Amino acid sequence: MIKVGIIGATGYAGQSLFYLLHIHSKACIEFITSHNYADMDYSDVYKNYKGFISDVCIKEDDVKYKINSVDVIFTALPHGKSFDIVKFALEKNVKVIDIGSDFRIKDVLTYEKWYKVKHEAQKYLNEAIYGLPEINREKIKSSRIVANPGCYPTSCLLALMPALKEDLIDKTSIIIDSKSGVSGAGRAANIGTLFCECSESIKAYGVCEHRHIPEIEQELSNISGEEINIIFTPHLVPMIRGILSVCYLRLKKDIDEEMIYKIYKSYYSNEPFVRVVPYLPETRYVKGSNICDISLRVDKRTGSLIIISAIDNLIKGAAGQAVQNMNLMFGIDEASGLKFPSMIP
Ligand SMILES: NC(=O)C1=CN([C@@H]2O[C@H](COP(=O)(O)OP(=O)(O)OC[C@H]3O[C@@H](n4cnc5c(N)ncnc54)[C@H](OP(=O)(O)O)[C@@H]3O)[C@@H](O)[C@H]2O)C=CC1
Ligand SMILES: CC(=O)N[C@@H](CCC(=O)OP(=O)(O)O)C(=O)O
Repeated sequence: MIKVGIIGATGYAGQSLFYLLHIHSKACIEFITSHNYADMDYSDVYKNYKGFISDVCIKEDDVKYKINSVDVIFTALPHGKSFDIVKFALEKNVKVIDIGSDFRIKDVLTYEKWYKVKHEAQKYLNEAIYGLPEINREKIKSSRIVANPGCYPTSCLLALMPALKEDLIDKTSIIIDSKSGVSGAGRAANIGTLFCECSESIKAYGVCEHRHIPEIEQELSNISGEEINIIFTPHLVPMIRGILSVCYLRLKKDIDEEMIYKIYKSYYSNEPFVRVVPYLPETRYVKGSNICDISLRVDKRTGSLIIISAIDNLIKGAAGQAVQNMNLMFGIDEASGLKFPSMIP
């Protein structure tokens, strides 16, 4: 059994992770932490677990007494809050999967500029592998620290990767319009996510300044071997889970839709969690699952390629991808504990 600790188990990402690890046949949860609910039964915080579990949340400070009981910790904390615990775990030879954003951006000045936080674990930045298995599977297998990708970047990178690799598109005109459910903003109290503030309304936010822009640009630039800048606009939509990303691209060559489908299908043919589908993706078809659905259309009139992807922000966009990474790091079937479709409605 893989013994795990969850740091920040009371957040939405942490809860999704607890759920997946609780039903995982090869993982065992040894401890969970909370900032505000320390010493409370987890099933009093999340009552869906009543009668199933007896875990009690511990304080972050008490992790030092428990660290030797685990093989890996997952950190699911607000950005800037994971440095000490990550350093401590790695010094104790415990692997780390950071679901937050503190180890994704490789250039420290870029991190500090976009996150407005000083990076306090710089020596691990280069060692941390960007945990998108569809890009870095082999490196993840032998890593001891994985930076789990952001939810929007997961949906955008999976949508764009084959088109970039095959040099199908003009790299100077990538436009991405993404929409997220409100759980993407986490469970912490925040006026913008109150029911009366965000239901029955849709808004763009973070225009030109969302912190996922440098993350997406970093990975797209690595894929294509040249610096890429994107226009990325996220939107908040009145649903709980899900991300739908629509990428608007200018085709470089005269290539038809059928051929691009072939390229995408072949590119993802061995991927357990990417489905290239003929219909237009909807978040409900991936909700609660680790699947990313991708579809595309060619607009011959304007010479454009439009790629649409859908994920569950808390599963393929966070906890599911983290479990996928754990499976890879510990040499077990990559899809262990994740082989289920979405549940609709
Ligand atoms: N929500 C999503 O869709 C996704 C989130 N992420 C990332 O995962 C991380 C967690 O996000 P999410 O679960 O949504 O956030 P939440 O606000 O729901 O949860 C945050 C967690 O961190 C704990 N916490 C809060 N403040 C501190 C602190 N100062 N020190 C230590 N622990 C603290 C909270 O404890 P308590 O509950 O006790 O207050 C809670 O367990 C973030 O970095 C986020 O960006 C990544 C991908 C998707
Ligand atoms: C709807 C919403 O607010 N979404 C969050 C994205 C959450 C996330 O996954 O971001 P990180 O893991 O990079 O922190 C946001 O826009 O900040």
